[in-house]
Amino acid sequence: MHLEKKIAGEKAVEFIEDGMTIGLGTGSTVYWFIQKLGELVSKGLNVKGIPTSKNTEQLARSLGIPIVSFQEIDNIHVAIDGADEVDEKLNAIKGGGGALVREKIIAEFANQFIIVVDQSKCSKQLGNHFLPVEVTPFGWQGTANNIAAFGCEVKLRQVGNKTFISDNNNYILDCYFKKINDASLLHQRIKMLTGVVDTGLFIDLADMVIVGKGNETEIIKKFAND
Ligand SMILES: O=C(CO)[C@H](O)[C@H](O)COP(=O)(O)O
Repeated sequence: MHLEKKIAGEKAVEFIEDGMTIGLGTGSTVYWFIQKLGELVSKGLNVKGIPTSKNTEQLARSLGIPIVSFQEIDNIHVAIDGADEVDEKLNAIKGGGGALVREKIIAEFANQFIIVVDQSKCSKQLGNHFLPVEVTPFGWQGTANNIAAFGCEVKLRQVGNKTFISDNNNYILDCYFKKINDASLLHQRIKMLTGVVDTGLFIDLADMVIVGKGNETEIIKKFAND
């Protein structure tokens, strides 16, 4: 699994060109992309990165990748990020690392969104992985009850014995559904609840998924299965 993450992440640099502004995802798969990008930058590649989390910003800066903020750009050419689960239509569950809101803002703004995963993340239908939902700390118990009514068990994310706080100073509710029949409808229903900032369902956003399989990668493009 570790090797598959590495080869999937590293493969993504093939889609980078000089002059690009790049959305930098969060997690242990995209980590390998960022490492490789850092190597290319040290050899003279001229790109800028816009990070999806404070952790990623720190990593990218340590590798010498120039960092920009939204105020400084009017375009993101490509965003590269990991995922917790991806289905055959390239819909995804994200937020295992708690960065789903910034990740989605960057994925939606980017001209192209590429997901990098190892093959254990691929499934026919979403629902194997719990669904992270970012919520306001105020009234989170009420929001959790309202989400549970959609048929899941809800757990407030903890790190050790402390509540996990997102980069936006919010909480994450991890929602365990037995299966997700209509991911788009579920996303819309949860997102309608006051107190919900966003869900980890990334519907119709990815243009391409790079899957690490053994020693190789498989590239799946949007609409290839239609
Ligand atoms: O959505 C994410 C962070 O919020 C990650 O991309 C996702 O959890 C996958 O992480 P990893 O590549 O470490 O398995």
